[in-house]
Amino acid sequence: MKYTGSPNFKHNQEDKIGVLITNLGTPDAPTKKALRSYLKEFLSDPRVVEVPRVLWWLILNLVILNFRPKRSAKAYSTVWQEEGSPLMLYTAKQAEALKQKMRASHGDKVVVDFAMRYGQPSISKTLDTMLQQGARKIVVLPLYPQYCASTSASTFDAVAAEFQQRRWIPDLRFISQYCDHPKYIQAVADKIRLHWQNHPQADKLIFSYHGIPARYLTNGDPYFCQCHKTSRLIAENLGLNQNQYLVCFQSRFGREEWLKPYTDHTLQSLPASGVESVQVVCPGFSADCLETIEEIGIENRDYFLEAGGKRYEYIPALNDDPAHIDMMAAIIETNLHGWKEDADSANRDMLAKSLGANE
Ligand SMILES: C=CC1=C(C)c2cc3[nH]c(cc4nc(cc5[nH]c(cc1n2)c(C)c5CCC(=O)O)C(CCC(=O)O)=C4C)c(C)c3C=C
Ligand SMILES: [Fe+2]
Ligand SMILES: [Fe+2]
Repeated sequence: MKYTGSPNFKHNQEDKIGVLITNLGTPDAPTKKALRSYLKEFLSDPRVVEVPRVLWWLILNLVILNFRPKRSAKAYSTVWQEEGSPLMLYTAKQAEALKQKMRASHGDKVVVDFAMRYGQPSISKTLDTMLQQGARKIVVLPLYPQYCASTSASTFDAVAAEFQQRRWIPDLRFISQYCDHPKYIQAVADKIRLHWQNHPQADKLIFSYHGIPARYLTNGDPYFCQCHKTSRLIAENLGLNQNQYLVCFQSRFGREEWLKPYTDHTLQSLPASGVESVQVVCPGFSADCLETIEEIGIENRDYFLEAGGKRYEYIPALNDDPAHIDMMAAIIETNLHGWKEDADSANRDMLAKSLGANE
């Protein structure tokens, strides 16, 4: 059979609304073996590496997968917690908190879950579970505030790939970005303010975002502009002028040019221009992960201090802060408009019919 049916479908079951939050995904363990399989899946995605497939297959399999897993496993082992990878732990906590919040306002009409673009729990399996729970309308919220084809569109591809194999497609809403959502801007600004309550404001606030190859920007990806917009809005909220903050890009991969300025080069050069203290915030990461805890928290701290900097602080991601969960719920509520009312009236009809049938 080409298209999967709905084997467990029952008539007269209440239609539910599904809410799926997603993130990138992480290896199963900080080991060379687990890293090899994670990196193979991640770096084989044509949305991530836009290089002719045959050429990239050779580079990935003959070079990268022979060297990178060992190096990355070492980096992951510095951030790994007893219960697992920070990205997984925070995303699971976010989903649980969001579930409680949505349940408080919608009861069991809404089912909430999380999935990862690479590795487990997969988007395919989680959507399947949601459909089996009766979700006929689904909102997908990838936890990437700034749209990027490598992340947001890749998530869309995975959702679409799942439905391409199905017979009965639900109503679907996909949130492509929320880089300027007032609750997102407020939550990050408040997190910075909270940090300032316990630490004096530094000479510069550094906004560091994950980079992408520069040619993705010139080919039309809005990511760079959205990162700048987010930073400007947070800076305005905090009352900072243009000399008090900088926007830069981290986590380069490969040899080609990526978005500039580079975070590491910037931090290495700032002390020479008289900047003695920095506070670094990474608003593009909705959960702390390898790239924030290790790369920003450890590696770049060393660069700054070795170059003569005196004080370096990393301001954590929003993770499962209540303000972050409120923001997710607000974005989802906006995207439930029309749906909740539909579900209510359909379920009322169904109830009326079944009551009628009993008379
Ligand atoms: C937040 C948005 C992200 C963008 C944009 C992004 C682009 C991108 N990433 C790579 C290569 C790697 N990224 C890696 C880790 C990683 N990347 C993001 C997010 C974005 N990536 C996160 C949240 C993480 C951390 C995951 C975790 O488990 O904690 C890695 C793996 C680590 C390593 O080996 O260094 C690679 C590789 C490319 C090529 C790319 C854009 C095109
Ligand atoms: Fe990445
Ligand atoms: Fe990194």
